[in-house]
Formats: sequence, C-alpha cells, structure tokens
Amino acid sequence: MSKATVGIIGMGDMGKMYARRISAAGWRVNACDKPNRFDALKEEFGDDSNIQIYADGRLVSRASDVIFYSVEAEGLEHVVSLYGPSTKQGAIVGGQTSCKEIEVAAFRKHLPEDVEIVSCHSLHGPMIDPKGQPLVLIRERATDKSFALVEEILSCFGSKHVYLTAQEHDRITADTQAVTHAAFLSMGSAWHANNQFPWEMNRYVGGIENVKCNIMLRIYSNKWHVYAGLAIMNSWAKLQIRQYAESVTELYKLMLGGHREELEKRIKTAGEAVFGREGDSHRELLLRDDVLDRYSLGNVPKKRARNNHLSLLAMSPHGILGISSLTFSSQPFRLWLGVTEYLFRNASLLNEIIETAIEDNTFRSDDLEFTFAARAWSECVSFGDFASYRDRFENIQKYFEPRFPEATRLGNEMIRVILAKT
Ligand SMILES: NC(=O)C1=CN([C@@H]2O[C@H](COP(=O)(O)OP(=O)(O)OC[C@H]3O[C@@H](n4cnc5c(N)ncnc54)[C@H](OP(=O)(O)O)[C@@H]3O)[C@@H](O)[C@H]2O)C=CC1
Ligand SMILES: O=C(O)C(=O)Cc1ccc(O)cc1
Repeated sequence: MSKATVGIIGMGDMGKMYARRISAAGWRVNACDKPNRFDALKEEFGDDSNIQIYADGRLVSRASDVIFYSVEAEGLEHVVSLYGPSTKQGAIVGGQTSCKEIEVAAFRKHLPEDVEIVSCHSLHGPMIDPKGQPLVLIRERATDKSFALVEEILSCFGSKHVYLTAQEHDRITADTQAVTHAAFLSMGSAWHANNQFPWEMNRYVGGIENVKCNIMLRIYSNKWHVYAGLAIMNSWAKLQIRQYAESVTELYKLMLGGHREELEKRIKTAGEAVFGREGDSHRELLLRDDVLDRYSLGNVPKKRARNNHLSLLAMSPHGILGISSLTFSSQPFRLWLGVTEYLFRNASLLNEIIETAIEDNTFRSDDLEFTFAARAWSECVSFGDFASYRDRFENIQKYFEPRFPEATRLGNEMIRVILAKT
C-alpha cells in the first residue's frame, strides 16, 4: 500500500498544529474547517504542498486513510453524524476532544462498521512543543496493523504515548485536569469579583503565589470551550468538581468558625493519605520557593505574606489528587500537584497555614469569593450549561487579557524550569 493519507477535520489551533507537524514528517494531509474558511485556509497553507485543503469534512473523509476530528467537544457528535458516513472504506478514525467516552460513542454510532477507531488526546495546548508531553492513545476498534500505523503517524510529535481505554482516560482526566481547571477558574473569578489584579498585591506575589497567578492567566488565555467540554461532557468530572467545591466550602466554614483542631486533623489526615508523612518519601519536592520567586508578575516583597491556601488545601481532602496520575497529566496539573505537595510535606509551613487560617482575617473576603466561585463553576458544570460557562469565562478573560502576553512568557519559562527538574 502506498503511504497513508491523513485527514484533519477542524483546522482550529490543535488541528493546524497536527496538520503542520504531520505534513512536515512527510505524510500527505487532507484538511478542512467549516466551508466558509476554505479560502482563508487555502491561502494559509498554500505553500505546503503536502497539505490539501478541502471545502468540508465529507471530502476529507472520502479521501483519507486516517482521520482525526479536531472540533469542539460539544459539537463533535453532530460533526461526526455529518461526515462519518462518508468515511473511506477501511479507514481509521480518531478524535482530539478531551472526553473520550462520548467521542467513542459518537464514532460507534455514526461510522460504518468497516471503519476502525483509534482516538488520541494530546495533553497540552497548541503552542506547547509536544515533545515529551503525554499523548493518550485509545485503541477502541482496530487491528494491530492499524494501531501501529496511527502510532507511526503521531510519532512525529515525539510525545510520550500513554495507552488507556476511553473510560480510564475520562476518570483520570476528571481527577486531574478537571479539578485543576476548577481551582484556577475559581481563583480568577474571585480576584475578578474583588476587583483585584493579584500581582499588584503583596500577598499574591512570590513563591507559590506566582504559580497561582501564572497558571490562572494561562488557563484564561485559552478558549472557553476547551475547559467547558472537558468538564461538562465527562460525568466523573462533574462529580470531582462538585467534591472540590464542597471541600472548599467545608474548609472555609472550619476556618470561619475557628475550629482549629478539626481543621488540623482533617488537613493532616488528608495530606498524609496522599503525600505520606514528612520525611517518609525519598522523592525530592517538585518545587522550591527560591525557584518560584523568579517568576513574579509583580515585585516580590521582602517578607513573604502568609496565606491559608484554601484553594490548595481543598485539593486533597477527598483524595482528589494522586501522585500516580503524574504519568498522565498536563503541565498545569503537574505544577498544581507540585505546589500542593510542597505545602503538605512541609510540617512547619502546614502549621503556619493552619495558624493563618484560624487567626488571620486578611484573606476572609478573598476566600469568601473563592468559595462562591468554586460552587458557581461546579453548578454551571453540573447543569451542563455551555452558554453560561462561556459567559462567565469570557467576562473574566476580558478582565485579565492585558497581562496574557507577559504571563504566557513567564509561565512558560516557569514551567520549563520547574518541570525540567522533575
Ligand atoms: N486547545 C487546547 O489546549 C486543547 C484542545 N483539545 C481539544 O481539541 C479540539 C480542538 O480544539 P482547538 O483546536 O483548541 O479548538 P478550535 O476552536 O481552535 O478549533 C476547532 C475548529 O473546528 C471547527 N469546526 C467546527 N465544526 C466544524 C465542522 N462541521 N467542520 C469542520 N470544522 C469544524 C471550528 O470552527 P468554529 O470555531 O467556527 O466552530 C474550529 O475552527 C477540541 O475538542 C478541544 O477540546 C485537546 C487538547 C488541548
Ligand atoms: O495547558 C493547559 O492549560 C491545559 O490544561 C491544556 C489542555 C486543555 C485541555 C486538554 O484536553 C488538554 C490540555
């Protein structure tokens, strides 16, 4: 057989990244977006003779041996229902959405039976170098030969292949990415509600606070539908996000009520369950304060301000976090796990946090807004409400937008340095 031709339906940021890299590796690529983008795409890819732009997904489906759908999760089933029946006989089809059970169900429903299914999920945004990043592969319905072909095509990314079923993928995504996003989205909402730019306030500059600011900005600089789809279309994600919001609320009430013993017991038991006792592990901590201080959007104060880190404490009480998830995780999650571990495995810091939580009122109103925000995001996700998700997200995105370029630069550097050590 001559070399396989690769189809890409949906030439947004991820689709373009796939098309460019796969074509550069020597494969012929057929690609399309919505028909109204035909001329613009032809113009954009006119100088790449390996990439053939088509007017729609039906034409791409008819002409390609391995096809990747790279459209919004919310619309995937509809798009597959339109073009799936035209898939070339014996072709292999996959998708790039973050929710694999729904995606695979759509393929099973709309693709002809002689079409094989191998799905994938790059665990990073379109601007990140895929080399070394996790790439999940889901062999749903495929021969060894077909699966090997998909791996061969995607090997041009240099990513780390992780083999999972659709269900395993969705469970891990719920435990890791969905909860991480909920935490950062809530932080952004709370700062916005209090009309704060955190990097302008001493208490949010330096150390762990830099990770919070940089990752929050990075998430809000992406497209709303990426996070909405990942959370709303994954039933486990809904549960985990709700659990996170409940933990935030319960911890906040313990802090407000001054219930020191209960707070301490709860936090320490949960921390030990996830990270072990201080000194138990021989693993080096993922993060260090002096490294983190370098990535500030504002001036680092001489004396570090104390924080009760409600947003981090709430990550572990229900066993949301699992070190084992590290093998399959996105950069924001790895950093988030890093800062949470930093806190839970440092007994004196943990004691300081508990002291601050009970005695210090500085963060009460920030924490109140954070608690509201965590619950509001959870409700929005539970109701499956894409429109209000979008509205909330874009409203806050606008507020922070002026700082995106600098935060992206600093955040990328911060992630590069920190993750290189791990
Ligand atoms: N961005 C990220 O960080 C990551 C994204 N993903 C997932 O990858 C997928 C693509 O994401 P991304 O590229 O970022 O999103 P984009 O919004 O940039 O791209 C999706 C593209 O698909 C187009 N599209 C919609 N319907 C059709 C159709 N019927 N035929 C052809 N094209 C269509 C969209 O057009 P229109 O805009 O007009 O709807 C858009 O141009 C999503 O499922 C996302 O969740 C996965 C990993 C990371
Ligand atoms: O880098 C980030 O913010 C991410 O978390 C990127 C991301 C978003 C959605 C995905 O399905 C995969 C990766």
